[in-house]
Amino acid sequence: MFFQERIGTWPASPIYFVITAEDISNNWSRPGMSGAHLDEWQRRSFDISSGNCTPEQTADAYRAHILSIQYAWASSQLSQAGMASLLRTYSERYAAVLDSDDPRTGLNNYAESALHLARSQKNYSDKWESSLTAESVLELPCVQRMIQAGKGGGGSLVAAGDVNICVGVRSEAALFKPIGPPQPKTEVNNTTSNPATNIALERPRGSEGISGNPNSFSRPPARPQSVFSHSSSGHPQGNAGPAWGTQNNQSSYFPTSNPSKRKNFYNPDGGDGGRGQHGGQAGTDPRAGGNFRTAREQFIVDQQKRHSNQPTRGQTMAATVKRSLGANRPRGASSKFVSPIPRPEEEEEASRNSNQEPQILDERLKNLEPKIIELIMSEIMDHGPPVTWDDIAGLEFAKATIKEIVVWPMLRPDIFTGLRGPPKGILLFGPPGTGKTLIGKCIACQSGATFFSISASSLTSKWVGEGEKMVRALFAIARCHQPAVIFIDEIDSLLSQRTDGEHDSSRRIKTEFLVQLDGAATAAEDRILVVGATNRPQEIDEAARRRLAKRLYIPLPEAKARRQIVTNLMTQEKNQLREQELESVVTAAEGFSGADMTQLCREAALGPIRSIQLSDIATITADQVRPILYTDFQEALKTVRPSVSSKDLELYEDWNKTFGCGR
Ligand SMILES: Nc1ncnc2c1ncn2[C@@H]1O[C@H](COP(=O)(O)OP(=O)(O)OP(=O)(O)O)[C@@H](O)[C@H]1O
Ligand SMILES: [Mg+2]
Repeated sequence: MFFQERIGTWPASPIYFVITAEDISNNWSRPGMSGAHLDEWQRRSFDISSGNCTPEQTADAYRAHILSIQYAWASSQLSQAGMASLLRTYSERYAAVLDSDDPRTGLNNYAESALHLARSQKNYSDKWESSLTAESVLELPCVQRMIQAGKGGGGSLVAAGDVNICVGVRSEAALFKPIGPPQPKTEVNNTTSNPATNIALERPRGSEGISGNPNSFSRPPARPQSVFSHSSSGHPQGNAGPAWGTQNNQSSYFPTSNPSKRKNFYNPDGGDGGRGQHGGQAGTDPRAGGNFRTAREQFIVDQQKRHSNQPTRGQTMAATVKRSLGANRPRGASSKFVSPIPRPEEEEEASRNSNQEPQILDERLKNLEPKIIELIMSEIMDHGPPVTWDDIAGLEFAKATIKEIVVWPMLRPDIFTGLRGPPKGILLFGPPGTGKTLIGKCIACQSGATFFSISASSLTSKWVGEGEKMVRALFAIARCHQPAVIFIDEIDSLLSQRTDGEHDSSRRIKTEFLVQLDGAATAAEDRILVVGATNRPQEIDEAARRRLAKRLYIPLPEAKARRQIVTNLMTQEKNQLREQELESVVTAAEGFSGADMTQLCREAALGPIRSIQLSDIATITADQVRPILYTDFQEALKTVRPSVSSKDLELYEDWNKTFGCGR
């Protein structure tokens, strides 16, 4: 009862009475809502309404009200609607007290204390006095010197060493204008006719630290030109701007916009590049002074060196760099923003360069994108370690056929014409590890042809249409580098049978490849040979199969070939393998592929190492290791197994009988 009576005396608020009628009876008087909370609420409300509170107390009371409302709602003691109404009411009242600048009722956003602090802050600036007056400045030794110099020569009043020296003064001529009586004023104005000239007051000449050296001036006060300061003829104006004493700094600002700099950049070892134009001051460029180069610059120089015997590539690279936007410009907090969007001049230059590229490269490649050419040239052309025909054990028929197709026509193209012309494609098929890739490497080394070793993945691309372009480019480049051999390892992944469900892009790559292989795009006299290798011949598309006219079976090595593999490998190691023992190893290794034989020898070669005591392993010398013995092979034969099953072999044999070209 007492509670309700007191509620009735609260500050007039219709909303509040709605709350008291419903929420208090329904929500606030639930078990758990303590009477202490209600009393507290009421006490604050009476305090507010009494009119005895200071604005701070009123604001605190309203803030406490708001918190209580939020708490009551959060603990489900108050409905959402009730909470919203109460919050609105008390927030408005709280805000009214906070915002009011009436000192009796409002807090003026607590500004009073801040203003009070500011008012009581001690400030001694009124006691500051400059020791420099118009008269005292004139008495300064450096000013006297200038006056004397001005009277004497009438030329420049400032020594070169004083240029750009500044101590806490802005480097502008206007600084000097109000100082000094009329006569010296004229001279001083003469002095400052060069806007780059800043004068140090009482600064010892040549002192280090603050831009004592004109060339070390970190940044001109204003940029005379934009980042691309091209003249109307399209050439950069270079140093046409005011003489800031920082001509080379300017060139370090614009490393890519200055052609002489570029020339220097692409010819780092010789030639004076921009020096001729810049009066030999290029040495002030930090990059020219030391041998420091950024990683990108080093990369370009390396590329240039690598392709120095290919002028076309070098020029292509230069063009590529010219096209890069801002990549070579200095970066830093103070460097000017460089837009990634090319300016009209840049676009013009880029298009000029891109127009030059096809002429530089080859007429036949003019329709191809330079980046694809670059990719094929640099990534696909392969020069591996030397492999000779003798390194390939056995496979006499395959080796003879390949020599007939690849090597001889290269030597005597005049004889191998017409019907004697070599086939355009060879397929090497057989079980894994029998030397197909090895033959490819041998062709690369022994044929004398330009060798392109590609994998299916290098011809596929995530970009639609890019794969076909790669295939076209590959054949076009091969045509330019005739005689050429294109070796495609695991060709089944590129030319597998075309199915209805397969992806459109891979189907298009296959089609393009078949078109190129067929010779529709190649002339009869073109000397391009495609050599494919696979251990899944049955998966190759029938159209591709026809085009790979010479299909050579690369079988498991026979006993003689296995023996040769072991002998070849053992000659490089210390061993005590007798003839008889070697024969037994070869017999025991029936069904092993060339790769299995290599694995067997590796395993046997580890035998002597395994026999070394663990304590000796750290100290033993290489020649103390015992030779490889027959027992090591016996042990190795226990762990190394043939990797080709007889069932798989039957498949290859069958395919060879059906499609192979062997006898
Ligand atoms: N006839 C061989 N003469 C000498 N070494 C061989 C011979 N065949 C295979 N080898 C050895 O086996 C290794 C693997 O051979 P290679 O990569 O040529 O097999 P592959 O036929 O291409 O197998 P895959 O079909 O699995 O690609 C070779 O590096 C070589 O050491
Ligand atoms: Mg292989």
